[in-house]
Amino acid sequence: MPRVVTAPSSGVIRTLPAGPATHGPLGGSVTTTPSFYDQVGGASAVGDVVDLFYVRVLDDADLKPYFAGVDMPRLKRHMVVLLCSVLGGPEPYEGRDLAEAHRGMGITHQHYAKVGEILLSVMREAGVSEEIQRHVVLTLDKVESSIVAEPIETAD
Ligand code: HEM
Repeated sequence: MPRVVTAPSSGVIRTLPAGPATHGPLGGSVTTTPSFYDQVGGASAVGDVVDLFYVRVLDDADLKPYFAGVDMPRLKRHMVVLLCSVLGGPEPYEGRDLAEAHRGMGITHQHYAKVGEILLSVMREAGVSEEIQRHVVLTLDKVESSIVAEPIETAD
């Protein structure tokens, strides 16, 4: 499984794909598991997920105001590449880091959870496996503190 490393304060996501080895130690080919990115169908499948994701986000009366005046084609491009890299794809993310991109928006935990649930439901509908959904849930948990403007409650 790709390991996702987040720098807690900056919200920068770096994905270190576990990168299935294509050759055994002696050079012979071995059976490999495709990356999550390949399993979901690559960038074009991720693009379809992201398109539907933003349709649903903008359809939600609570979420829509956050996106007033936003350059949506640019946002979609950045989201596609980010999601691809989280899944172990080759495209390097070139958007702003997440903390910087969401600073000053006053995003609440509740709205964050709603956006995450929309992303997951679109992925489920697209037939994405439970293993990949779990990976996305873990990633969403890791980046939440960079995006939400209020302290996150921890169970301790
Ligand atoms: C769930 C996890 C989230 C991820 C992975 C994510 C990802 C992104 C990315 C990649 C960008 C583009 C950054 C850039 O401009 O380079 C962005 C921008 C933006 N996000 Fe998010 N986001 C998330 C949650 C949210 C939530 C919960 C809201 C509001 C409810 C939100 C509202 C926005 C807005 C309005 C922008 C545009 C900012 C601008 O262009 O000035 N995001 N997000």
